[in-house]
Amino acid sequence: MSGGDMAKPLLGHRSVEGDHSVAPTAGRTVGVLGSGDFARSLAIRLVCSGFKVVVGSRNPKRKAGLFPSAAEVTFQAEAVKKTDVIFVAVFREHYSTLCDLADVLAGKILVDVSNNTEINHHKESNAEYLASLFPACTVVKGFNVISAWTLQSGARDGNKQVLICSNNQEAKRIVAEIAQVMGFTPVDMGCMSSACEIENIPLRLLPAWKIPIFLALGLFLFFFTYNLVRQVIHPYIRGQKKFYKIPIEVVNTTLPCVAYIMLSLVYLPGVLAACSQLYYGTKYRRFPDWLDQWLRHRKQIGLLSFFCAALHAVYSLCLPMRRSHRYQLIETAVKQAMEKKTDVWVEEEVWRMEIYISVGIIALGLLSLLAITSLPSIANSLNWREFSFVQSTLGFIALLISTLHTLTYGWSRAFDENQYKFYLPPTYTLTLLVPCTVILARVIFSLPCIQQRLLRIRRGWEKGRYVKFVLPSATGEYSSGETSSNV
Ligand SMILES: Cc1cc2nc3c(=O)[nH]c(=O)nc-3n(C[C@H](O)[C@H](O)[C@H](O)COP(=O)(O)OP(=O)(O)OC[C@H]3O[C@@H](n4cnc5c(N)ncnc54)[C@H](O)[C@@H]3O)c2cc1C
Ligand SMILES: NC(=O)C1=CN([C@@H]2O[C@H](COP(=O)(O)OP(=O)(O)OC[C@H]3O[C@@H](n4cnc5c(N)ncnc54)[C@H](OP(=O)(O)O)[C@@H]3O)[C@@H](O)[C@H]2O)C=CC1
Ligand code: HEM
Ligand SMILES: [Cu+2]
Ligand SMILES: [Fe+3]
Repeated sequence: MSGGDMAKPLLGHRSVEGDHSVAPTAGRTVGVLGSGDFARSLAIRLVCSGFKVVVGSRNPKRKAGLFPSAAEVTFQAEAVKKTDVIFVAVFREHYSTLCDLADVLAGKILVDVSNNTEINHHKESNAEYLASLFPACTVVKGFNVISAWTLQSGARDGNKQVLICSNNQEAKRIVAEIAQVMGFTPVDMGCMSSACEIENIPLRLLPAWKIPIFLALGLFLFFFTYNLVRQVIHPYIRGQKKFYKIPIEVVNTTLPCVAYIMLSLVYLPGVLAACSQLYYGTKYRRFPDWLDQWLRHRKQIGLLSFFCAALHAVYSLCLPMRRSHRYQLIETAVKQAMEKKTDVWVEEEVWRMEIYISVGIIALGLLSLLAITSLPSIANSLNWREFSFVQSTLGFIALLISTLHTLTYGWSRAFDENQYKFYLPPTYTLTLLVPCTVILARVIFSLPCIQQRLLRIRRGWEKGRYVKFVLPSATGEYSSGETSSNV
């Protein structure tokens, strides 16, 4: 057995709970059908939490050695007779082989812990299927969101929630108590129809991140190919081999472009929403679905932007560290020595670099601040105004400063013909398009006349209603509700 270290927090937990709810649960006998990984971990955990455990197996003699000695391992029918609560740690495919037990199972609580291999694989959830096989039993769905590993290693780290649902309140309460004594946090998900949703949870992988990640990958692929053509393929056609540029230089022109465009895509939907509100003269009109989705994915888009920007900063720091860079330095030094040039200092170039690096660092600093405040524990310690100041105002300032960084990096080289390979403009001009549109729109929205109108709309004023109700009374009030009730 895995030892006393996991018993400690559980004992502590029990004493905090007090006697009334836990005492009758803790001494209870709990049954487990099946002797696989999950059954074994569950039995260990239950024993450690003070339960009596009986395991029902088709082959108890062979499996008994796998379980802690405190757990009784016996035949399925024997085990079921000794308890009222039975965890069914068997795959859905084998539920029907349990039908012989229907008589002994009648009237007892069955806990369905099963998972599927793909989302909505079957028409009905596993738990509902189990309930249909054993109509005389009460089925509770739960524990499927916990892995066998979590059960054994203790619920100290990671998510402690166990989602539970059932059509029977009393059965649900008993299973929730068992979960609590085991050190988990039971979450009531309502009646059996939630089982499907609960079964799908372990199959989902970062659902909110899917679209933002594809967006980032798509942008990365586009700019990577674009830069590859400009920095490697173009010289290759002219007979120069520049393939060494791929791992660092091409990546480090691609990453900042992705970071910068993603950052502007965080603030673009807010601008589009404001446009829509201005155009329709109301805030009560639903945004189209795509805009709604976009607004809800801003956090993920922003964090990915921060991720790319952080990588870009590290790549940038490593640029002078490379052997290729050293060779280039020596090469130019030798050339200049042969030409007997001593003064290589170009004041303009020096200033350009000092400025764009400094500005880049400030932008990354602001983005780090945004990323830190998006941690739930920190977000919860700020009030709405503070959070919105960091996210909306400081975030937009980060976009402005990033634009300054890109502009000073590009400098006058954007107008240099040599920078256009195959007529393709350098990426530092291309990436400016979306961000500058966003900035321009925000500047326009901050013009007093437009800002006033936007503010009024966001306080509930509506174009149509204003004309209908308020104009005749000529009070100048824009809150239509108030005005019409005063008349
Ligand atoms: C690194 C990083 C981390 C991020 N983390 C998070 C995060 O944790 N959580 C998160 O939500 N976003 C996060 N974001 C995304 C982004 O910062 C926020 O969505 C930000 O609030 C967007 O600002 P906005 O000004 O474009 O839009 P908004 O703040 O939505 O609104 C624009 C303006 O309109 C006003 N306004 C909007 N709607 C109304 C209304 N109905 N009534 C009255 N006034 C209104 C607002 O006050 C604001 O002045 C993150 C971004 C980055 C880069
Ligand atoms: N492993 C995990 O991390 C998690 C598993 N689960 C769920 O727990 C259940 C069990 O999973 P797991 O323990 O990993 O699976 P295993 O394959 O390790 O164990 C399944 C057990 O089912 C028993 N069984 C009963 N009838 C049959 C039958 N007709 N054919 C084959 N086996 C039968 C067997 O025990 P015996 O031979 O003694 O009768 C067997 O040991 C599944 O529904 C799974 O979705 C849920 C969350 C996490
Ligand atoms: C510590 C912070 C940063 C440092 C040190 C830094 C440094 C650099 C350097 C050295 C370059 C030139 C790359 C090259 O020679 O190919 C560059 C370019 C660039 N950086 Fe940064 N940067 C930082 C932060 C940022 C941030 C936060 C953004 C935007 C979100 C950003 C966006 C860009 C862009 C768009 C380019 C132009 C890439 C191109 O098209 O060539 N940078 N930066
Ligand atoms: Cu133990
Ligand atoms: Fe360089």
